[in-house]
Amino acid sequence: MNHDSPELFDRMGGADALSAIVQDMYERIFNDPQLAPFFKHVQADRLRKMQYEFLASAFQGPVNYTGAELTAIHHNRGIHAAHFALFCTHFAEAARAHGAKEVDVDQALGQLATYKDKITGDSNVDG
Ligand code: HEM
Repeated sequence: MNHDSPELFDRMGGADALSAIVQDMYERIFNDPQLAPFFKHVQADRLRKMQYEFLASAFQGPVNYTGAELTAIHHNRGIHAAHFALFCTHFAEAARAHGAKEVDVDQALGQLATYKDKITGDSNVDG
């Protein structure tokens, strides 16, 4: 692992590490009683693949995201700020469990925070 690399994707361990983090993150999410109901009818394999692509791309890795636009896919699901915060906590715990450094976890969480309005619809809907 090259800790001098400028890209967050590489600093987090590259493709293998991020795949493992995504897998672990959704295990935590599917076992969280507050989040599990949102994912009841979802194709987990596609979700993990698309989330890997999205995060790899968001963390400046050499990957293109081929999934749905974030606002469209999360719209009208009743996702609120508290759900978003739990989701981010599970991401952070999964990243730490796979050896991510705290400075890199912080940067990743900062990046995720930029998508909050798209996920919760806060920019369109009040409450
Ligand atoms: C920064 C936070 C988040 C990111 C980056 C994110 C990203 C994604 C991505 C990339 C997909 C796959 C889109 C596709 O299949 O084309 C997805 C699907 C989904 N997300 Fe999120 N998500 C986030 C937070 C959340 C939260 C907080 C919830 C609910 C509590 C949620 C619920 C869902 C559900 C239910 C789907 C599946 C939709 C379907 O297949 O019909 N997401 N998300």
